[in-house]
Amino acid sequence: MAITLNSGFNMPIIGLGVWRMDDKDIKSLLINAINIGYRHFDCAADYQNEAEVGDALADAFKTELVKRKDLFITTKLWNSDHGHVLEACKDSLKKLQLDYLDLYLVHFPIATKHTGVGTTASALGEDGVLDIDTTISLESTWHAMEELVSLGLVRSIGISNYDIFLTRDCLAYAKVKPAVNQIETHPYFQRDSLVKFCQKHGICVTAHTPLGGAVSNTEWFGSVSCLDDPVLKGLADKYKKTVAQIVLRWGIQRSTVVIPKSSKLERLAENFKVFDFELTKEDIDVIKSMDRNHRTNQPAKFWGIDLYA
Ligand SMILES: NC(=O)C1=CN([C@@H]2O[C@H](COP(=O)(O)OP(=O)(O)OC[C@H]3O[C@@H](n4cnc5c(N)ncnc54)[C@H](OP(=O)(O)O)[C@@H]3O)[C@@H](O)[C@H]2O)C=CC1
Repeated sequence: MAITLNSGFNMPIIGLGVWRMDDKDIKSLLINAINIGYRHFDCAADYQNEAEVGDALADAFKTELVKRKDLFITTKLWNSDHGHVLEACKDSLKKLQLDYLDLYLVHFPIATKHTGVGTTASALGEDGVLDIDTTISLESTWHAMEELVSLGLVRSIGISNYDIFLTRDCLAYAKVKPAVNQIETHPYFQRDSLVKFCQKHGICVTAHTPLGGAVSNTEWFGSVSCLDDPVLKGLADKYKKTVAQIVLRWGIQRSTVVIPKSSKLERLAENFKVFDFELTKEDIDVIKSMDRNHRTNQPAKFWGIDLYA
């Protein structure tokens, strides 16, 4: 199943996020994922594993497991690269061993002075606060992203972690509208206004952290996992599905694209088996009532700024 983006290209409604996959496991995880049916992979320069993903993809093409045209590959422009978008995109393409990207996203609506792709911590200045580059506007970054489409390096461009106000601004200055806004959203952090605002303006919402992060973020940002929620467990029993499947199906039924990450083979398969059942309107309402404004992924807080003020 796929969603047609405002660029005219189709994006598979489920993808595999590759953040925090062990480098040594990436090839086997991606090959297994392709065998299961995944055709959409969500990467980022900041995940520092584009080269490993590129090796896995090269292998899949060489062995004719899949053709390039049948995959949808996303990667993201890091905060320190807003001033050199073309070089950053070319660098990602080189590492991924691709000649075009299906989707290139501005990872965060923030430009930092710190050079080089790195972990969030490496973007902090000596005072422990994010080293923001105030000479770069999000508008100039966006126009550089648009240029990538003209050059044929990228099919669709989008934004990530933009709130309603930043998205509205982007729509005002965009010559090429963002095709996607990739944001954190899951049952504990539903962001209905933002999701509806994007969808109303033809921007597809991709749900990052669609399982609520589970345990993946605890050491960085703390986490309460919706996968342990008793009400969701009850729904899982009712549908004879797992909680993860209920949560992903809910994401799909609200027309968001979901990109769960798993480094476990059995979970890759489990997370993909969400097309053989449908949640009733009543059960969707039950999940709707679970929203608790709980953001799992809080890099901006970690960086010492309030990105979402
Ligand atoms: N644009 C942005 O700023 C961001 C984008 N992302 C993207 O979103 C993707 C997913 O986000 P992520 O933070 O990993 O959060 P997820 O919501 O995908 O949760 C991943 C965690 O859930 C566990 N898990 C996966 N499947 C199951 C299952 N069926 N049952 C129980 N536990 C499960 C994983 O463990 P295990 O691996 O052991 O299975 C892992 O700990 C990232 O890989 C990245 O591509 C994420 C954060 C920010």
